[in-house]
Order: sequence, then C-alpha cells, then structure tokens
Amino acid sequence: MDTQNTAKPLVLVIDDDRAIRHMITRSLQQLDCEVIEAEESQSGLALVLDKNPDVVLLDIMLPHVSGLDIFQQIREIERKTPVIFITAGTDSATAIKAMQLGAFDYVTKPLDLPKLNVLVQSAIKSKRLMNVPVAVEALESVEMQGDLFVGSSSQMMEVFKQVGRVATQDVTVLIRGESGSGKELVARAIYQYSNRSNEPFMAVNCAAIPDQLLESELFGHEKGAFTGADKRRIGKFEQCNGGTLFLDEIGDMTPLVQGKVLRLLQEQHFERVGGNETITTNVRIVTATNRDLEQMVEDGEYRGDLYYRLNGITINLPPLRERGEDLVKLIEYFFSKVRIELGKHEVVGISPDALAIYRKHTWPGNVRELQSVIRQSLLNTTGTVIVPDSIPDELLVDDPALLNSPNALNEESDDHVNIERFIKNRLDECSTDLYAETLEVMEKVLLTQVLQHTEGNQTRASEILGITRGKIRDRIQAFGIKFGKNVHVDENTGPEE
Ligand SMILES: Nc1ncnc2c1ncn2[C@@H]1O[C@H](COP(=O)(O)OP(=O)(O)OP(=O)(O)O)[C@@H](O)[C@H]1O
Repeated sequence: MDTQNTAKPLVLVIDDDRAIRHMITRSLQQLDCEVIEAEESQSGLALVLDKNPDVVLLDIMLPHVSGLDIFQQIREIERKTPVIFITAGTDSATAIKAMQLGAFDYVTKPLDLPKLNVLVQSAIKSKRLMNVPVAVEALESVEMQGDLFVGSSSQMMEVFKQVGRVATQDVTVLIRGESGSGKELVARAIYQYSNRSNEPFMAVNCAAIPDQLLESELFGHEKGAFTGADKRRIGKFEQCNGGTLFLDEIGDMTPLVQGKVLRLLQEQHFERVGGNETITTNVRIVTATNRDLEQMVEDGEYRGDLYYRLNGITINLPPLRERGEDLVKLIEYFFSKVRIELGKHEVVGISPDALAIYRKHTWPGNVRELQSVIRQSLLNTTGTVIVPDSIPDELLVDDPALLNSPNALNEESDDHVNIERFIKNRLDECSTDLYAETLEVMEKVLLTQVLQHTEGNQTRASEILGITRGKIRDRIQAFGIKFGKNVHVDENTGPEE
C-alpha cells in the first residue's frame, strides 16, 4: 500500500541569460529536486505543457514578450503551478502586479541564492499541499495516489463527516487538536473537497513568523511603511484572492494582528501596513490551533470577539490515544509506506510483543510521533521483523518497571530538587536576581515531576496542575526543560519534522 509519490520535484527555469540559468540550476541542486531550463518563452511554455513542473522560475524581462503574458499562459495550462518571478531590481512594479494575479513570489537581481532556495522549497511544499490529494481512507479506495487520511474509528468518522459537511460551504473553519494529530491534513481535505479546489491554497504558520513580520506577511505593506520596507509587498490575503488560506497556530498572533484578522473576517476588507487604500479580498479562511483559546481569552491574551468569530464551525480532532483501532491501522500504513521509502524490503512485519509496546504507548506527539517511531524502529531493525529491541528507548517509559528505575529520573533533577541547597549556593555567589531564579527552579522541578508522573501526558499534567497545556508548553520552552531519555514529553519542543 504505497501511496507515496517518490518522484523528485521538478523546477523549470525560464531565463534568456544562460549564466543566470546555470547559476540557479547549480544552486537548486542543493535541494533534492530536478531542474530543467528554457531560454525563451515558447520553449518554456512547451515544457510547462509537456513536463508539468512543480515550480516555474520566470524571468520577467524575456525578449519581445511581457512576463505577465507568459504568466497568464502558464496559468491557463496549469493554474496551480507556483510561479516565482525573477526581476531586475528596477522593475518590481510588474512583479507586484503578478503577485496580485496570484504569482507565488518574486526575487530581484542580483540573486540572493540561499533566499531563492528557501523560496523554491516553500513553493514545492505549496504545490504539494494543493495538488497531492488527501484520500479519506474510510470513504475511498486506498489505492489512489496521494496522502491517505487513515481512520475508521467512530471518532474519525465524525471528523470526516464534518469535513464533508463544511467543505462546500464558504465558511471559516477552526480545526482544534493536539500537535501532530493531523490538523493540516484536515485543512487540505476541506480545501480539496471545496468549490475552491481549482484556486490556490496557501498556508501560513503564525507561530513560525516573528510577530512584527506576520502582519506584513498576511496583509502586505507599502513602500516606506517601516524601516527596511523598501518596496511594496503583497500579503497572503491579497495574493490568495479567490482561494483558501490556512492559518496554522492561530493562537500565536499579536493583539494587533488579531484585530486586523477579525476585521477581515467580518468585512473581507483590509489595508496594507502603512497604506490607506482599502483592499477587498475573497479568501476562504481555515484556521487551526492546539492552544487553549478559551483560557487565553480569560487571561486577556486573545480577543474574545475573534475567538467567537473563529469558533463558529469547529472540527475537533481527537488525540491518537482516543482513536481505538485506528492506531493499528496507522501502524500498518506507516510500516508499509516507510519500509518502501527506506528500501527495507527485507523487513516483513512487526512482532506481537513490539506491537504490544506500540499499543501501550500514549502517543503525546500523536500521528507525527507514531510516524517517526515507526521510521526509527525500521532503521534500527537488523532482522526481518520489528522486535522490541528495534523500538526507540522513549517508548520504554510505558513500562512501569523502567519508570521506577533510578535511570528514569531526569539527570538534572538532583540539582534542582534541593531548593535550599540551590538558594544557598546562589547566595554564596551573590546573585542579584534570586527571586526569579528560585521560582524558575521550582517550576522546573514541579513540571518535571508532574510530567514524569503523567508519563509525559500534558493533558493530564494540565488537569493536575490546574494550568493550560499551552502554559505547560510555554514553560517547557521558556525554561528549556530537558527530560530524562525515558520521559518523552513534548512534540513541540523538538525540531519540526
Ligand atoms: N490520520 C492520518 N493518516 C495518515 N497520516 C496522518 C494522519 N494524521 C496525521 N498524519 C500525518 O502526520 C503528520 C502530522 O500531521 P499534521 O502536520 O497534519 O499535524 P498537525 O496537527 O497539523 O500538527 P501541528 O499542530 O504540529 O501543526 C503529517 O505527516 C501527516 O501527513
């Protein structure tokens, strides 16, 4: 059951300057993609038609033709192919026009190659999000190409029903669920089953963009709006006109951006940062969060009016541990898929005792954690079957015998447990910030101990502590709390997949 599309992404560079084409091709070779080149528009269009590239880099100043015309022709052939314009620093006006017509982005000459690589990578991802179908296992043939949304438990059937119900209504949807539970897949499924499936789908992760840049990323800015704003920039709400915008981690926006998003949701109007012109856009917004928005509203961190507006149609994605037999289905799915990806054809199955360990685990990192554990297990397997020895150590936390062993304790905790000794040491060292230092240490000790008690389960820890999961996560990140190798805690504190 391999539904993975293993072909490398294909990038087409259309530029009449041979040196530029070669420079770009060499640079893109660092990404795992294939690059093809055209030196003028007609051969470029022929390649678009013939090869259906994943991304097109298009020189805006090709001889005898307007870059915008070529762009329109590319859109007629394949509307969803991301096109990145290459423009002379002096002609950004045409590139901005292209952005308003739905181009992916533009770069100016002289080219900043590392930046171009990042842009191409994000265009490849965008193309994938739009074009790789999400097949819902419970509803469709599992043989179809694309990403399979595995699940037939009653909890997931409810989710799929809701996706079906809301997809074709042009309403804002909020997807809630723990990290790694599949919120992005739900957003893509909503898009693909919607009436806007031929229009663009763009995703913005609000937590991944620094506060001061998020406003400009979403709404754009005028030239001179702030230091460094040397050109007008078109934001995602304008660029995605007619399409669907997925705002991930919607809980991570400053009050200012929250206010602007609220107005946009109410009126579909906004102004670019530093601009007076009111711009009307027609974007369907799908949002997601793993944060406790209610608590954030209560704490004054989130606008109540925005919360009520977003919370209208909510899809609650259950954590993996509440999906019954879906766990085994997902194990089988990832086993078959990753085994092929890794070329480990000799591994033919999972032993019953290894399966028992998987079943016992509570999967705080949900499906993303499962996917990564299966991958690691396969990599560790030297024989023909995944056995307990192949399973990463973190899962042994589910064995009470191991939990009670001294090795299961946090290596740092010995230092921290003795608060009195800590205070004395700091007094000897003439600390001038002892109040904050001691509170931090106490919080670390408290959180470490409670999370060890709950085996890394943040929901249970939040019930015991009487604080939100968001707060727990914030503290873990803020204090850089590290846990012993047998306590797997937070999917969000580790590197992104
Ligand atoms: N039911 C499922 N069937 C198959 N794959 C899944 C399923 N749920 C999630 N995945 C896969 O698990 C990974 C994590 O899913 P996704 O990124 O959608 O989670 P998320 O809830 O958006 O995470 P985050 O909160 O960190 O943004 C992805 O690779 C996704 O394809």
